[in-house]
Amino acid sequence: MANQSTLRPALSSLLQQYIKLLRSSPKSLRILAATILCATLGGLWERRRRYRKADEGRGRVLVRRNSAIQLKDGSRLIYVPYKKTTAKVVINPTKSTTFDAHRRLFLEPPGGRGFKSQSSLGGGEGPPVNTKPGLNLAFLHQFLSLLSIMIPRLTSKESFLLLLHTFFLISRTYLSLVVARLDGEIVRDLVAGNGKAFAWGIGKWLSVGVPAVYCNAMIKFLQSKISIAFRTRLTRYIHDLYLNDKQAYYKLQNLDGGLVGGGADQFITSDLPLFCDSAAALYSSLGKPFLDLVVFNYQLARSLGPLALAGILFNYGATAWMLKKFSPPFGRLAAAQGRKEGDFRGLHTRLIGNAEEVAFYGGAEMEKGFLEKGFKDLKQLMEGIYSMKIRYNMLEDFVLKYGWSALGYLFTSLPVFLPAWGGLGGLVELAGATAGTSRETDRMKGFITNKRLMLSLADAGGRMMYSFKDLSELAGYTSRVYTLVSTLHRVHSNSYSTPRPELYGAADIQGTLHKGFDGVRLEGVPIVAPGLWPRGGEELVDSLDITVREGEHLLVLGPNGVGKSSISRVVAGLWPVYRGLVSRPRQGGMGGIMFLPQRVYLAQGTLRDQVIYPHTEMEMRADSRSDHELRLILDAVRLGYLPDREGGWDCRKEWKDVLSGGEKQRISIARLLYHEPKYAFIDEGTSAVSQDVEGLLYETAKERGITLITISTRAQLKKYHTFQLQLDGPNGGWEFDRIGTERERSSVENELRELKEKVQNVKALRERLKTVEEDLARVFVTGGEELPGFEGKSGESSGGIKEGSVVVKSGSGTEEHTAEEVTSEETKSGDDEKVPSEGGENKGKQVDLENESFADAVKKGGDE
Ligand SMILES: Nc1ncnc2c1ncn2[C@@H]1O[C@H](COP(=O)(O)OP(=O)(O)OP(=O)(O)O)[C@@H](O)[C@H]1O
Repeated sequence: MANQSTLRPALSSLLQQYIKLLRSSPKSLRILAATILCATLGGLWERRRRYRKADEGRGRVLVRRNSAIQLKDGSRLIYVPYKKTTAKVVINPTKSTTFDAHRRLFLEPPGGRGFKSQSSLGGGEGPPVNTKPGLNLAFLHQFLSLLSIMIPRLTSKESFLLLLHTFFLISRTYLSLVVARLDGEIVRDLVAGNGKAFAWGIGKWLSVGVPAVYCNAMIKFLQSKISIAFRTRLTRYIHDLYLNDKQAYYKLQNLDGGLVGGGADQFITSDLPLFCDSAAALYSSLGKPFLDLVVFNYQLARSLGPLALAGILFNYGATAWMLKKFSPPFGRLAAAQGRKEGDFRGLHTRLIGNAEEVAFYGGAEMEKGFLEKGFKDLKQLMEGIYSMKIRYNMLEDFVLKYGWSALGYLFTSLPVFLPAWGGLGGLVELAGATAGTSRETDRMKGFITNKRLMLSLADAGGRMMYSFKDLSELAGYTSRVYTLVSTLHRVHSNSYSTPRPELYGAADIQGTLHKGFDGVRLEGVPIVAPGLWPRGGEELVDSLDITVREGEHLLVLGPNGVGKSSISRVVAGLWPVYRGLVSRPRQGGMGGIMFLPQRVYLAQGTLRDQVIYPHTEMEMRADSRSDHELRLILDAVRLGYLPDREGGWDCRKEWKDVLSGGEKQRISIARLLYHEPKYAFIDEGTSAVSQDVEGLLYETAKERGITLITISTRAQLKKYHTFQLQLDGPNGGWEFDRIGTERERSSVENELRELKEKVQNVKALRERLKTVEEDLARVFVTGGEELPGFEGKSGESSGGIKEGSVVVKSGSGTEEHTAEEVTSEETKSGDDEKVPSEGGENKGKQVDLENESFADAVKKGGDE
């Protein structure tokens, strides 16, 4: 609009000059000039049309592909669907200098009342996470800090919107004054029976209505615009802090304990909009009544005199004091409600994310229990808040509606009953008393005008008082959003301090992560599972020293939970390097380093997006990579059928549900082949892939020059690697060795020898079994009689003894057992792999040793 208005005079003067020139030229020249003008305008119009069409086409393609365009200054151009076409949006990244400048505001709040609790976090370096939300100094600081993000410059769009909003607010106050006066006039004319003036008054009333409703609509519209503008600024700022190479989105959950009550999602998607709505509403709910108060008070002071003004001001003071005194802590309650809402939402998100697993286990009842408990907590808190509000609302209503109205009648009656103290109204009364003309009608006009002013004033005052509550709630939302931003700043700049330094705490990071090394090297680096700040972490692997150079493929072996994946977390920079030095290549992707996590992540988007992740299609095209190349990669990982099966590269699905476990792992290897890094950590990357394909995947990756660092529990992967790192378990021990060395061969040979010995032992046991079976024929039952028909034959039933039974002599008498019973008893009483030693631990039970050997032998035989 502004551009149009400045261009218009220039354009019209140009057109006038042109017409003047045409008039003074010969006819042929005029025709020629007109033709040139038409051709130029036509050309321009056609160009614009073509550009728009091309832009629309580009927008549609980019929207379909979920992609964007990177501009030269680092900003991103994205297209969003708008009506039937697309709209362009340019997103400028927040500059690092802006973050630096804001760090002071968010990490070092000033001391003083309202900030006292943060001192426990270490000399003011931590954000005041424990400061109670409320109308205090902390709120002012937090709000102003956030305001510096929401309105970064005086010349920004938000300032313009606020200015426009102010204009409409002033206009509405002015119109309220006009309406009050008009009201008085209309009633006066009605009482005086002046029909013509009355009709004229109605006409004026209606014509004032048009701008008044426009003003009201614009005020609401601009309030929403301001809210969305604030939200846009804050959301982009938070996203820039949250998603960058500092991996705050990971560290926030795993290292930092600052976001109490809900994950960042709840803060960003729920608390942030509430804060922005509340902040935008506050401007009109505080700004407009404040303006009204000033203007109406001035008017009333003029017409009702100083006594009324003093009364009104005293009334405000008393009301404000009373409401503040009896108001519940709305700010704290709003923050607590936000937390509970976050918990409840988190439970639902968790269920959605793990629906298949829960369904397999049939865990609906259990999950329902969690959800119901979450909701019950929320419900209880909300019921508590509502019941707290009852008393406050009663008080508020009585004071603001009835108390203020009664006082209003008193004040407006001052010119009538105390004309000497009644300001202009009083003077009119005194003059009317002497003149004796139309006294009632003037009195009526004065009363109606003053009453309307008083009503507006009561309304304005009421809104000011109500906005105490809004202000308290805003304090709650402000505290939530401020906590999020300050926590992000803390993670971003790694500024931690603790009252007492914990070993391996966030404030005890002394190691270095050096990026720019051709290889992967850890020198004296303990692998520590970090505890949530301010606690310390737990050492998993003792000071590790390994180096992996190009072509030296490493296999990291060890039992579950020993800390294998944690090594990749430390190298990736997700977990801190508490001591020593970690060196790795600088960049991820081509020529750098890549990490394939244990659980394959499938992003939202097209099939192409899955293969090229974390690249976007924009980056893929910029690198001149084609869909044909992607097809070859899928062929290499034996997934060449996917594009046809799923409906092409641009097809979008919920990929985590569509692909099988093995297919997901192969997609992950496809990503590796697409990015072709020089070094790659593969964490159990082929556990679900069939063995023939597994070998092929390893060989393909190696052929492409990728040095593999594989994390696995399976020793059979050794054949694809040069070195191995064996992690030993609870003591944090480790052993780094070349695969296939003399030492390793001899250790394998030793193992082989041991196994052979065990097999030999089995043979001996068999023979023993035979002997025992023969001996069985000579076993005596109670009474010592030799059983008939038991001479050397095994497995034959005879007399009272069942087939395969053993007769055991014990202190309490002789018992009959089946072979299985004896075996299971043996298993219970000791290690069933052991060859029983004569007179061993079963002595106390006085079990016949021969029978014991038999049971063991039967078990061994069965195992064989
Ligand atoms: N984010 C985390 N915060 C704290 N401790 C963690 C975290 N992630 C894992 N741990 C702990 O670190 C230890 C090692 O985990 P890690 O994932 O490295 O095991 P792993 O050797 O790879 O086991 P697996 O073979 O089962 O994958 C485990 O005890 C685990 O509980």
